[in-house]
Amino acid sequence: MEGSDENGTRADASQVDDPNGGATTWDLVVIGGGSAGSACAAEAIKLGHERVLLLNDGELGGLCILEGCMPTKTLLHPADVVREVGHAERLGIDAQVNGVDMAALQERRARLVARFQRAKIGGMESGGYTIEFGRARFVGPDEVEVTGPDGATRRVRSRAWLVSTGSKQHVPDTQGLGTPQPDGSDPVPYWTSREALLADRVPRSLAIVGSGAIGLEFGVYFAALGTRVTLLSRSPILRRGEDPELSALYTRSLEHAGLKVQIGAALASVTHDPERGDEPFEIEYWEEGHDERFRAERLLLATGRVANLDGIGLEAAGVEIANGMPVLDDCLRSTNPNVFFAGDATGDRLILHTGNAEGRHVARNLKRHFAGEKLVAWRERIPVSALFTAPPYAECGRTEHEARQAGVDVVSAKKEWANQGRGIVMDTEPGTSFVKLVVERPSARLVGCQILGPRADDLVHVISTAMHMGATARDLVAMPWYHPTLSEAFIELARDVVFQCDPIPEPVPVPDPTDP
Ligand SMILES: Cc1cc2nc3c(=O)[nH]c(=O)nc-3n(C[C@H](O)[C@H](O)[C@H](O)COP(=O)(O)OP(=O)(O)OC[C@H]3O[C@@H](n4cnc5c(N)ncnc54)[C@H](O)[C@@H]3O)c2cc1C
Ligand SMILES: NC(=O)c1ccc[n+]([C@@H]2O[C@H](COP(=O)([O-])OP(=O)(O)OC[C@H]3O[C@@H](n4cnc5c(N)ncnc54)[C@H](O)[C@@H]3O)[C@@H](O)[C@H]2O)c1
Repeated sequence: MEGSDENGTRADASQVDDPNGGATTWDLVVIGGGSAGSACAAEAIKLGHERVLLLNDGELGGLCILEGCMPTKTLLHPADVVREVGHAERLGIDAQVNGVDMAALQERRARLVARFQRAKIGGMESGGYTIEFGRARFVGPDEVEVTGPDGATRRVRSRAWLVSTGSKQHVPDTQGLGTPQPDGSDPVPYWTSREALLADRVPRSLAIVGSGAIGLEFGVYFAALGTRVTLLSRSPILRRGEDPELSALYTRSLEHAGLKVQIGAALASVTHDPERGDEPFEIEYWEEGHDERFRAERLLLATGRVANLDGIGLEAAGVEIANGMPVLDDCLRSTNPNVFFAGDATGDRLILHTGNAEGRHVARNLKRHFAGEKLVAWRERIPVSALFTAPPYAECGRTEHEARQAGVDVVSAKKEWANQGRGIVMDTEPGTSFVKLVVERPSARLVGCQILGPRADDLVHVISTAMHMGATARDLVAMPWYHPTLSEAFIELARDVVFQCDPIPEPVPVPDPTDP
């Protein structure tokens, strides 16, 4: 970062366009310096592009570090410890939680965020690209106007652009949410993940609308701290219930973690009246034709995030938007052939590693783009997702249902952690968790894996790695698996699916690693 200070408020504009016309045209200008944008800029430099500018509006660090992945997981860890202590008696340990010091939790969150942010800025500073601060707005197909922190504006031109401006909260069209309440009073003071993250007091009760990652993770966090959590979900939890057994088991795990879960609950209205004392919010919803309502001290909107494209002037750039999402081809290129998108700004799969991979993919296509050659299409080969709940849930590849829908002939095997050696040692309760492997028949090629249970978020990478390497369940059977581990469960599942593919299997040749 050239000449920027700790707060990211000062920058060296020596290479940047002169407002009076002595213009430098950049090869690539990245608008939005979060994870996706900085991944793209760094990759472009590594690939030999010299004239790369990253424009960022405000503090550097990105959503993941400042308000997303890292601070939420920092808070979820102590919540896990609270839950573990709650189970200690079953292991013969006399321990109890006497209280949670929210100020200490928040101090730790702020300290770790500052640490991650420092590391991130350090990496960006050594990335070899130029960083400038300001808000960019397209004023033409190949030109933006940048409003700097001091309010001054200037123009920047480039041969290619990446829009990586992140996402913003989606607010449902319900009276009182962002609009006056039915009695004309002020809109209700709801929380988004930003306010929930900063809570320095444990609310007695919390209503959560939405059962995506944010609703679920904050739900288990506050429930562990002692909040009475009611979570409203319009559709069955997890992939809209396409696997009813999985959805039911996961919902049960949430209830086990202390959440009250209302499935099929459509939000009807929300009011907030300070005269109602401890529970000023009243939430009304429809469930199976009934009108239901309840009160809560706080309301968390977890109704999704959408691409943040406000005020970016995409019309001036000739970029088409449909239903709030940029219209992109399979190379992440918009209807202006020089404008690419990556990260949350695509409006699709708002997940950190996906955004980073998209940013790097755009950088790798740049040389072809400048040479007028055909670009390589973007494809997330093996989607991986994790929910950091209690227990966590993680999946990679396709579910059995998805694979069948796509016309793939698959077989599967499933095991409860409560029946698996290490799972038993770890006191996993029956009926709360499982691991499932899906393979293609007859090749036994790995197609997907779903895990609900301890360390699911890490374990899933065993299978996603194998899938990346094109492995089959027969390869898993041939591998050594240390005993007693959780990952050892995969060998049992692999044997099962291999048997289903081929009941009289050929012996698998095991290479001797000492054989030269
Ligand atoms: C509470 C929460 C928890 C999450 N947890 C996880 C998790 O556990 N795992 C996971 O994979 N994902 C998680 N996510 C999602 C993840 O944080 C995002 O997918 C990722 O951080 C998005 O990165 P990005 O680069 O697309 O956007 P951002 O990091 O938001 O970067 C966008 C940047 O663009 C700048 N900008 C915006 N407009 C302009 C403009 N006009 N000009 C210049 N600059 C501009 C912004 O200031 C910002 O710096 C979580 C999200 C939230 C909200
Ligand atoms: N562990 C992780 O990877 C992680 C953690 C947190 C956030 N994130 C990312 O952040 C993004 C935002 O998370 P999120 O949970 O807000 O979004 P989401 O899109 O995952 O879930 C939104 C939920 O809100 C519901 N909803 C939407 N409108 C509604 C309405 N009018 N009434 C009732 N319910 C409504 C949807 O049915 C859905 O259950 C996600 O895309 C997610 O990928 C990821």
